[in-house]
Amino acid sequence: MEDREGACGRLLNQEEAIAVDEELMASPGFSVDQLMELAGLSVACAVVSAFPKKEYGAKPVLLVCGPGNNGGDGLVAARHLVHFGYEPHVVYPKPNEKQQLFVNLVTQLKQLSVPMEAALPESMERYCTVVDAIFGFSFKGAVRAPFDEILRKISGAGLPVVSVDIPSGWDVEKDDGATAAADADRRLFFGVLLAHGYARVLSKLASAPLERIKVCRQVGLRAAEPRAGSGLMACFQDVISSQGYRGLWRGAFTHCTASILGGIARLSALKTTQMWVMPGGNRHYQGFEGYLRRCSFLYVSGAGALMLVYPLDVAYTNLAADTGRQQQFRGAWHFLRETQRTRGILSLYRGLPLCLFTALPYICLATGLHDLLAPWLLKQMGHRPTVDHKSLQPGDLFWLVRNAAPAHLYPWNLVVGAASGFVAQTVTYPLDTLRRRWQFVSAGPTLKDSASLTDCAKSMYAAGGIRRFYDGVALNSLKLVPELLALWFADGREGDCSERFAARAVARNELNLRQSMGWQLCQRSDNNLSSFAGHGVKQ
Ligand SMILES: NC(=O)C1=CN([C@@H]2O[C@H](COP(=O)(O)OP(=O)(O)OC[C@H]3O[C@@H](n4cnc5c(N)ncnc54)[C@H](OP(=O)(O)O)[C@@H]3O)[C@@H](O)[C@H]2O)[C@@H](O)CC1
Ligand SMILES: [K+]
Repeated sequence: MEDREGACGRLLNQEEAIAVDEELMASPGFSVDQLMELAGLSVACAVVSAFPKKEYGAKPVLLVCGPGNNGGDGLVAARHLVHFGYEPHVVYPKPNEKQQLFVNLVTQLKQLSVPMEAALPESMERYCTVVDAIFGFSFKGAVRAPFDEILRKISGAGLPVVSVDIPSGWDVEKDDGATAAADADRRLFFGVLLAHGYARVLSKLASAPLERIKVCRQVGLRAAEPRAGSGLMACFQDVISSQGYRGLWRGAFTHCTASILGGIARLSALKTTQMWVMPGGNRHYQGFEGYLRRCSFLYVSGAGALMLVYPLDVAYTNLAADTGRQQQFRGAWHFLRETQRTRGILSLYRGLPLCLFTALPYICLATGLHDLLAPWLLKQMGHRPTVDHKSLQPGDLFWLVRNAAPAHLYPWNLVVGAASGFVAQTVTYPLDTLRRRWQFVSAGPTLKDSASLTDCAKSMYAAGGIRRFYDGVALNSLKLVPELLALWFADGREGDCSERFAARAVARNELNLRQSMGWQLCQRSDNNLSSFAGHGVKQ
């Protein structure tokens, strides 16, 4: 069978799952009662770990139990939850009165005064989660009444659903879960993409004038007629007098396009490299190992995206630095075509190795600072957002998807992101200047003749010492202001936008049902059973 869980283990098909149960009962002689007790205990333990008592203990847990053994697991879980200090409420629409095992389980719950109803409560708002113990892995066909209505209500309740074994109503043989998971995944992916794209375009447009003048400074352009006062102001006035106010946005379209295409490529690569660099869906990488792995997948995905859009970056540099009244290039396409024709395709990749090199310290610094600042700031700000599943505020629910990793706190997430990005980009700024200068292939005769990158660096150093490499750094820092404002305006919070999409997916029971809680539980109970009985479910 296809390995769908990477390093975590393997999912069983219906036949195999039944065979494991039968094997456990045949030769080691486990009884159904024993196995059910273990399964129910595993479910209760998983609920306790996903919904810690400190945070959720005040809210009751709703367990909906079906007529078969899956329902039995739910009844056992309810009993253990009482002992763990929770308040379980059981919905048991079709009690199995023929088998003593089930009669006993019901009696045990009654003796513990666990409320038990035949129908779902009108409103489910007050529960912290719904445990779906309706049908298990042997389910087939269409769901019959009353469970069809019950499943619909559970799905629409907006509560996280903990599925015992599998989400009920899912025929594991017909649909291996990959389709539904892929659907949810795809929607989330495009949602994230849209949110990022929108925020990015706005922030790039807002900071375009500063970015353009910064690039002019980096490539070494000075105002044609230096005026008294700031050299920067003279640069602005120069561009405005020769190309008008709109000229300040010259190249912004190319810059945005590169950013959007890069973003799409980066996110697509992230999806792949994350699995590759951080195998094991449920495994949390902590400390230095987590940091290294995160840096490497950010780097690999960033590098992949960079290679794709790099010619656009070169085009942007040259468009931005094209300040004359008579513009040398009509636009990015014109530049790319002309340069490719006159200087060869490789000149569109000038400085790519340097750019790839710069990305490394940038990512390590930004990620490291973010990791240091974020928990500290969260602590300063005092609390992790409380989860109100009904109101779906951005940032609230995402931690559920990420298995209770701390959600970030708006607007402090913006501050943390901006601060770590600011430090990283300031530290690596000289390399950025060198790249921009080296990308300036359309330079005039006095500028273009550096034979190599080292020569280029030397001539820059000769022209202005180390300060030459910091030309435009003030503008670079200033850029943060319009960028942050634009992100804010975009309801921005790049991250939070995507979190909102994730939160919606959680509310639709897509992610948590299939990917997070359902799978986790499925694995947990299987693993518990197998480790107890020495069976090799986990490979
Ligand atoms: N095997 C073991 O020893 C152990 C198994 N364990 C657990 O048991 C789970 C498998 O248990 P299972 O085989 O009893 O199946 P399960 O899904 O709970 O209920 C089936 C019942 O549902 C009903 N029903 C069926 N189709 C329907 C439909 N379309 N629409 C509506 N109703 C439908 C039908 O009942 P009926 O309606 O005929 O009364 C049928 O009898 C497994 O996932 C694991 O969690 C653990 O406890 C460890 C020990
Ligand atoms: K279930």
